[in-house]
Amino acid sequence: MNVLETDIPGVLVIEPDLHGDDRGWFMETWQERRYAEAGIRGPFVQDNMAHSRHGILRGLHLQHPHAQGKLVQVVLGEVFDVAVDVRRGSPHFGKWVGVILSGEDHRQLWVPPGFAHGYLVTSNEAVFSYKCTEYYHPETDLSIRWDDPEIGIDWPIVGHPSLSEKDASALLLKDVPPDRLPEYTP
Ligand SMILES: Cc1cn([C@H]2C[C@H](O)[C@@H](COP(=O)(O)OP(=O)(O)O[C@H]3O[C@@H](C)C(=O)[C@@H](O)[C@H]3O)O2)c(=O)[nH]c1=O
Repeated sequence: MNVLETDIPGVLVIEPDLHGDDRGWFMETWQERRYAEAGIRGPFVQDNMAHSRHGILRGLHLQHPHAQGKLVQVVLGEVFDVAVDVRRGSPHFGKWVGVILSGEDHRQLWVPPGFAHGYLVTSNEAVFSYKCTEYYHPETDLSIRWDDPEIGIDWPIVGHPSLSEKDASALLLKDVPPDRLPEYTP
């Protein structure tokens, strides 16, 4: 597999090896030793899958405490996927990385613990699948505004995406109480 660095250290794009034959193709989507060597360390304790329609935006989400590292990919369709560094004291605080992930390119994004994560569906529909290093703790779940001007994500959308109620009433990063954000540890 190929491991591509991004503008934020620790956020990685993975291009799995695809083994094609006349039946179709096969790929390993996670393998403990190889992914750990690439810097993607579990243990992973939960797998999630979500279906969304075109124009749906989920995010920006994080948990603190109980920070989740997320290894994400798209099974069907296409999304614009974003990781934002919201670790207090990080030299990259507020910086974002955005990548297109699709069921055609099979790419994965590694969103390390301490990052906020979100995605916009750019195809008619999308099935999104991911592994998490922590269990879901709804009481520690936090939503940050998708259009926070301080973060300035360049979403590939004209107009307004469709949001959940929770995400529609999300906080700007500057209004999040400091104790609701993780701390950067070099
Ligand atoms: C995230 C999650 C939700 N749920 C339930 C709660 C709720 O009834 C329903 C939908 O929850 P949400 O609206 O939070 O789902 P969603 O907006 O898809 O939340 C996800 O967004 C992306 C961007 C992430 O990064 C994920 O970590 C997660 O926060 O599913 C679980 O049972 N387990 C889970 O792990």
